[in-house]
Parts: sequence; structure tokens; C-alpha cells
Amino acid sequence: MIKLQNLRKDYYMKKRAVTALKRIDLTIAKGEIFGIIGHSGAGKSTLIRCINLLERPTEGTVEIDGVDLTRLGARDLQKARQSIGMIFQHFNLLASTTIYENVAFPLRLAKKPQAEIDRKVNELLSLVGLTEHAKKYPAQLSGGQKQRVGIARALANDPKVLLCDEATSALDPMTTHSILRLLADINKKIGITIVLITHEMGVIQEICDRVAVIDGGEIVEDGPVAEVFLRPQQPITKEFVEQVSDFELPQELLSQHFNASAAQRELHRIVQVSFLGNVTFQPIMFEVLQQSSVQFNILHGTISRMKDTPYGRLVLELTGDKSDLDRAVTTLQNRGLDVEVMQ
Ligand SMILES: Nc1ncnc2c1ncn2[C@@H]1O[C@H](COP(=O)(O)OP(=O)(O)OP(=O)(O)O)[C@@H](O)[C@H]1O
Repeated sequence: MIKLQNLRKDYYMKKRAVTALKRIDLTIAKGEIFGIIGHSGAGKSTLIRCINLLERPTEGTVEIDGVDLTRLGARDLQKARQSIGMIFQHFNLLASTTIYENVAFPLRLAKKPQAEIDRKVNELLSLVGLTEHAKKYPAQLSGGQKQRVGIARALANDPKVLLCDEATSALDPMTTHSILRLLADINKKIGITIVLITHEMGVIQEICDRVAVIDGGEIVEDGPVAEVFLRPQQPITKEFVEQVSDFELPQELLSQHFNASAAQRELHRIVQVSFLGNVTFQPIMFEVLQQSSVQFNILHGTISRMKDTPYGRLVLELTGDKSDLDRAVTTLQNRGLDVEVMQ
């Protein structure tokens, strides 16, 4: 659906080049919700703006549905852009026209007949839950409602792709949640491909199928959200994952462990067990540990969701013979649990 190949973007300031993106290769499937996460200045905005050529890449290609946008002339590019909607952090609504007219704007630009505009605007306002606000002006709406207008406007021309440029960064957590739910519902209902950029791992966790981590203008890690959460490879990815995992090993436990003799340490393991999907609700772990004569003590536990997938994490202290401990860990892994020995 979306294929970025060997993308590079240089900005020129007083003839000095600033490289904002380099060596970007990404393929995003039809119907996917794809997140791009990075710190400020990493290149997120530049990357998302290259997808609809609001920024023209210095090198590389941008294919949407098999068409390389970088090769299109002005008129064809304008047409191709109609199949790519975009929403923004600060909504970018027209302040002097009504909500109805804001949503109608792209349809008027596309010279649609009034009857079709009426039908489409009403359908979109209903989809985003703003039917009764049609005659108001943007200043009369809350931030969340303004973003709903932005979403309705972005969907007016039935795009195949929706680009979300930090769409929830100006919103409080409750409103963020409701906008993310709306985006997920729209994705499910009409199968639109969604690409979003954010600096918040919570946003990725809530609605994305896959994620790419961008740092210094390069993609440093990417994959299915669950996999990146369970096994983050790069230090920056670990940092982002820590934004949403709220546990650290208690200090007293760590010092106890380090102060113990080597022989005592042999008889203890601190392990982190992660569960994904239906296995989260199965009693596999307790079964295995009971059968392997290993005693366990739960130090920390959490159950949450990654998009629609249940996800759990437990930190356990295991006590037993070295061979029993090794066998217990291997059996847990063989039964499909992700087990990391922390100490
Ligand atoms: N128009 C421009 N002219 C010159 N340099 C730019 C321009 N736009 C962005 N840059 C530079 O390119 C790099 C990437 O910027 P970009 O805005 O894409 O990052 P970002 O990850 O979106 O950051 P933020 O979250 O703060 O918006 C930064 O070093 C930035 O200073």
C-alpha cells in the first residue's frame, strides 16, 4: 500500500544541509495502523509529510498503491493527494466558517454537486458524533471536538490513507483515548490505512498494529507492536517502552541479591514472564511451577492490552535447586511464555 524506499531529506539553511531523514525503507500494508515514534527533532514530521509530498524527498521513492508520487506532475500529484487525508496536532480548521463548511471544504475544492456535499457532510458528522454541532464555529468546540472535525474533513474525499501528525498531542488523556478509539473504529469500519506519528508509547500501545522507532532521521527498529514491546532491541526503544511499564525491581531486593553468596544466588532467580494473547488468561505458569518443585513469590504484576490483544507481565522470585530452576524456565518458554531471567 505505502512503500518508502531509500528516502532521504536534506533541508538547506544558508546553503548548509541539515539531513532530517536518511536510508528510510518502510512498507505499510493496506488496512494497517502504523505508528512512528521518536523524540523531538528525530524526523517524524518530515517523514509523515514526505508520504503525501508536502515535503519533497531529496532522494528515494514514495509509492502509494503502486504509484510513485515523486514522478508525478503537479496535476496528477494533486489528484493522488485526494486519496491521502491528513489530520494535525493543532487541527488547522478554518476559524471563520462553520463546522459544516469546514468538512465541506475539500468537497467544494473537488467541485462536487451540492446534493452530494450535503449527503457526505451529514454522513461524516454523524460518523464523528458531531451532527448537532454543524452550525457552530471551531472556537465554540473543545479540542477533542475540533479534532473530530479534522477527522471528518480528512475523510471527505474517501481517502485510502489517513496521516495523523501528532493528532492527540494537544489533548488530555481522556480525550486522547476517545480520539484513538474513533480512529480505530474508522479503521475497522472502512479499512483505511492509518499512519500516525507520536512521541507517546501509550498511543502506539493503544491502536497500532506495527511501529517504527525513528532516531536521528533513521528507522532504528520496527516490527509488530507486541514484539517491540516484549523484546525492545535498541536503548531508545527500551526508553519508550518504559514510558508505559511502571515497574522497577525494588531496591532492597536487588541489594539482598547482590549481598548473597554465590551459592545462595544459585538457588534464586528473578524472572520476568510476559504473556500475550489468550495465554494471558491460562494458568500455565502456576501449573508448571507447581510441577517443577520450584517455589515462587510474585514481586510485581500487571495486565493490560496492546490494541485488542491482552498482555500481562509478572516479575517472580523463583527458589529451588539449580536444575529445577533451569527446567522450570525452559518449560515455561516451551509452553509459549516469554521468560527473561533478570537476576
Ligand atoms: N523547514 C526546515 N528547515 C530546516 N530544518 C528543518 C526544517 N524542518 C525540520 N528541520 C530539521 O529537521 C530535523 C527533523 O525535524 P522534524 O520536525 O521532522 O522532527 P520531529 O521528530 O517531527 O520533531 P517534533 O516532534 O519536535 O516536531 C530537525 O533537526 C529539524 O530542526
